[in-house]
Amino acid sequence: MRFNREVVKVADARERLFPHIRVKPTEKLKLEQCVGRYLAQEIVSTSPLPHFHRSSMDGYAIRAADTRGATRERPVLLEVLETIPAGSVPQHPITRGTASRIMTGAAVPEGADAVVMIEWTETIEKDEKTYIYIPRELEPGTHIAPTGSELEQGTLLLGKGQRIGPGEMALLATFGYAEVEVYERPTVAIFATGSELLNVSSPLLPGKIRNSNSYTLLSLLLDAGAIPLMQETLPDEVEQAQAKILDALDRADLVITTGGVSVGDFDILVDIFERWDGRMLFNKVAMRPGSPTTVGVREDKFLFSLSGNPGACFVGFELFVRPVIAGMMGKPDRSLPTFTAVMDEDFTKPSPFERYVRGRYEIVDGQMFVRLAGTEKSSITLTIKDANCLIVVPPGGRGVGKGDKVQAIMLKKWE
Ligand SMILES: Nc1nc2c(c(=O)[nH]1)N[C@H]1C(S)=C(S)[C@@H](COP(=O)(O)OP(=O)(O)OC[C@H]3O[C@@H](n4cnc5c(N)ncnc54)[C@H](O)[C@@H]3O)O[C@H]1N2
Ligand code: MOO
Ligand SMILES: [Mg+2]
Repeated sequence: MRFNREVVKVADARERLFPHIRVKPTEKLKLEQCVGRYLAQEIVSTSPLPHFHRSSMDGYAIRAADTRGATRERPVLLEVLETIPAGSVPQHPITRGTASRIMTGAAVPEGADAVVMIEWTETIEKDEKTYIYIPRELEPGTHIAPTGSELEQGTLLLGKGQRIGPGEMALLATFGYAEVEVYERPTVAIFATGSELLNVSSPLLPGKIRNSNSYTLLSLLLDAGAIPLMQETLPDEVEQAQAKILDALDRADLVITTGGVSVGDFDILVDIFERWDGRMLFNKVAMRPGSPTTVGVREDKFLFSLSGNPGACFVGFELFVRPVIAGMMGKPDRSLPTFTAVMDEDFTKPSPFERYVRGRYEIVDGQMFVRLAGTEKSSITLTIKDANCLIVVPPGGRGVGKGDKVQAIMLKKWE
């Protein structure tokens, strides 16, 4: 069993996960708590936008017809009736020969069909009345956003499964959605395994290292919208680790372990999966890094056992865990954010498996280029911070050369 693992392609491994995704129940949240959540309801415009004829400039509301024939030499003279601040209701309709001073965002008074900017006018006072000169003709509609010009009432704006970001928040607020039905966040228990692991606060000891994977995962999970539950580090002791992991599976929606999944004597997850009473979906993937990545499901809950090597742990999360969490939070689409780019350097490391190389993309003269974030090795921690994409290098002895077209997966969309 230990050395006889069926190798599964990345795409097939991902496909094996998806039927087991169970979408979380929904909850009603205050709008300010909805950022990063996925909508469990459709959102329609509850009014036209704008819902009144709105001035888009500080100026004067006028009848465009009154400016006919106006020039610098022969400006038209209009009597000013009132001042209309944003938020108020105009008191006087505009009739021939009149205007009202109006502010950006204010409701345009009846009868007016154009707004002339303040800068274009000259004000005079005469007989306790205010007048303006307008030195040019205006087209009807100038600087007015008519009712419903951005959106009609009843327009479907956002569908179920849409993630809520800045633009979605703006629409929800605009249309009065003070509470929103969204999917709950899954809880995810994180276990680092390995007797070599020290807590972050520990001084270094001979042969031991500090546990970094738990913190990488903590950050990835928060970014993905899940609720991370940091667990104690597990020594390479099968019985104890198994009990802790099974207990966490009862408490959390999903469990992630790192380390102990390869062919070493103390790779305890292999033993745990041998005794696993759930389904093992795969235990070897045709990829580097992270080939020993193993995933099981038990009563519709996933146990993701990612490789211990920091680079492999990171890549395993992006390819397998992130889409599952998004699915549990209501995202319907399982695809990876892939793009095509041109290699900006040679990468000729041979590999029997497809490689997901930590890279950086950059647009130069309208062309997307990618290069390595640094030394590409599963054990390297340094390049995780520098990667903004994963370059997909096909298997084989040749790798890819400078100028070759490659596929890459977008990371860190917030950067
Ligand atoms: N004979 C073979 N040896 C190895 C093979 C193989 O096919 N045959 N595969 C290699 C590959 S590829 C990988 S990837 C690793 C996978 O190892 P494990 O997933 O079993 O992980 P560990 O053995 O526990 O640790 C590997 C490495 O990562 C360090 N580590 C572990 N946990 C953490 C943590 N929480 N924070 C930071 N660093 C961690 C650990 O100390 C090891 O250095 O196996 C290869 N071997
Ligand atoms: O599968 Mo391992 O992560 O390549 O080095
Ligand atoms: Mg190992």
